[in-house]
Formats: sequence, structure tokens, C-alpha cells
Amino acid sequence: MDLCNINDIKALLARHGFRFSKSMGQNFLIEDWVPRDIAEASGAAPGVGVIEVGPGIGPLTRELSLRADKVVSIELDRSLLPILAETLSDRPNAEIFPGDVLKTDLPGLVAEKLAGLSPIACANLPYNITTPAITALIEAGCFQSITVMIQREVARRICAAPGTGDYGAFSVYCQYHTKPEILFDVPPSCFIPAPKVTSSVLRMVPQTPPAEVDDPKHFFRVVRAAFAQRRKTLLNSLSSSLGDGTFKEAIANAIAACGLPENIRGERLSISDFAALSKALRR
Ligand SMILES: C[S@@+](CC[C@H](N)C(=O)[O-])C[C@H]1O[C@@H](n2cnc3c(N)ncnc32)[C@H](O)[C@@H]1O
Repeated sequence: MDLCNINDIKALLARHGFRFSKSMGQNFLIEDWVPRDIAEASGAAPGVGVIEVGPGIGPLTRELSLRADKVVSIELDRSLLPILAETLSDRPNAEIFPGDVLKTDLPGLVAEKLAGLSPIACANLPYNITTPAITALIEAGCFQSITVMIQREVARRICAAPGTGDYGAFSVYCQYHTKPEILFDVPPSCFIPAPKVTSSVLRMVPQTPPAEVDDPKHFFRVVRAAFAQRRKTLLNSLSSSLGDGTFKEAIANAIAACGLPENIRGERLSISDFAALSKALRR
């Protein structure tokens, strides 16, 4: 069967009595160029092992398994398991791992299943867990690249530059740990059921952080507090949201010590500015 042919998919799903779950973000691909181009962009190749999140009925799994040595696909919905057993029966290098990506020990899974291979992550992510899933893939700290299809707005936020409306705490988090890049867009018509929004394929390549940070926990606390009240100045947002007892005067001094204007807003700060500010605030 053709895993991206709408009639074949409908017949397959009906035969298994499958019902789409909104809460599991199930929008399946129905255009064969999409899984092909995502697999191609992901870097799946001989010597590479892939962790996929949410195989659905397996179109991306198949394309990845045609390129990489091994694919391990984490799927939460157990009603998809018999379907995947059928659609991937001719792909012995594709293994389904039933479970929740947010509760999976990803470094452990990579060590156990992809030993000796270069690990990458790839997924058409369920919309409802975009941020925690990307965070989990980054925190795993074991992937050479992370290629995900997500809502276009979120992809733009992840890649946003300082001073733009899209720039926020999650942009800083992703750009601190990785080099993110939007590769191409995918319209709603490529999915069943069709989502309301356009998707983008985003590749993130983990990197050494672009600025030196002694205490990453404190750094990200400062970043979150700076964006907590976007309409306020950095000084006011930090003084009402930092919540660690730092006095307003000490915050004003730290901002001045970094050479930043006193009325600057958090959204104008680069990662290096945040690194300098969090250092100054700890003094
Ligand atoms: C957007 S669909 C993508 C399906 C398929 N890869 C495709 O492109 O057609 C998301 C998939 O993730 C699965 N899923 C949802 N939440 C999950 C979770 N927490 N852990 C693992 N898989 C999950 C859904 O059941 C579904 O199969």
C-alpha cells in the first residue's frame, strides 16, 4: 500500500477501526514528498541511528529507515501498534517503542538501541507537546541533530532575533543550546485531518553555547523573568518576576554595569547580554 495515498490510508484505518485523537495531536501526512524531504533533511544516512517521535502509521519512519541504519520510533497510541506492524513489516531496521516521549529516558534508549551509530532525532511532532518535546530532545544531550515539523509560528519564535516580537524565553533557550534553522513550510492540505495552521520543518544542531554562563539555572531564571512581563521594562519585569529577593536597586545597578540603557526591554537583549546580566546579578 501507499502510505501517503489518502484512499489507501482511509481503507487501512477503517480496517483497524482507528479513530483520530485530537489530544494526541494526530495529523497524518498524505503527501509523499513531505516525509521524503524531511528524512532527506534530517541527515538520515548509513551509520546513523534515528529516534523518531510519533510514527503515526509510519510514512516518515519508512523514509528514515530507507536511509539510516536503524530507526526507533516512540509511539504513545497503542491502537497504532497493529497498524505499524502491518505498514512496516518489510522494514526490519524500524522498531516501535511504545511509550510517551516525555517520560522516556532518551539517552538510555539511544545507548540501548542505537549503540555504535550517530544518533539523530526526527519527528512530525504532535502540536500539543511541541515545547516539552523539543525541550526533552535538547535536554537528552545525545543527538547530533534534531529535525522536527512543528507549527510555523513556533518555528519562527525559536529562530527569532532579539528586538523582534517573536523573540522570547524559548528562542533564547533553543538558540543557547542549538543552531536552529527553518528549512521549508508544509501547508495544511498535506495532512489528514488538515490542521488550521501551516507547519514548518525546523532543524536544530546542538552547539557549544554562544556565551559563557557559570550557572545555567540562574541564567534561564533571569531570561524567563525578563520576558515574564513583555510590556514592562527589563528592570520592572525582573524586579516583579525574579522572585529571589534581589532588590530593584541591585537590578538597576546590574543593568547599568552591563552597559544597557535603564529603560531597555527584555526582548532587546542578545544571549551574550543575558549572560552578562545574569553574572552581574549574582555578584
Ligand atoms: C502529528 S502525528 C505524526 C504522525 C506521522 N509521523 C506522520 O507524519 O504522519 C503525531 C504522532 O505522535 C503521537 N504522539 C502523541 N503524543 C505522543 C507522546 N507523548 N509520545 C509519543 N508519541 C506521541 C501520535 O499518536 C501521532 O502518532
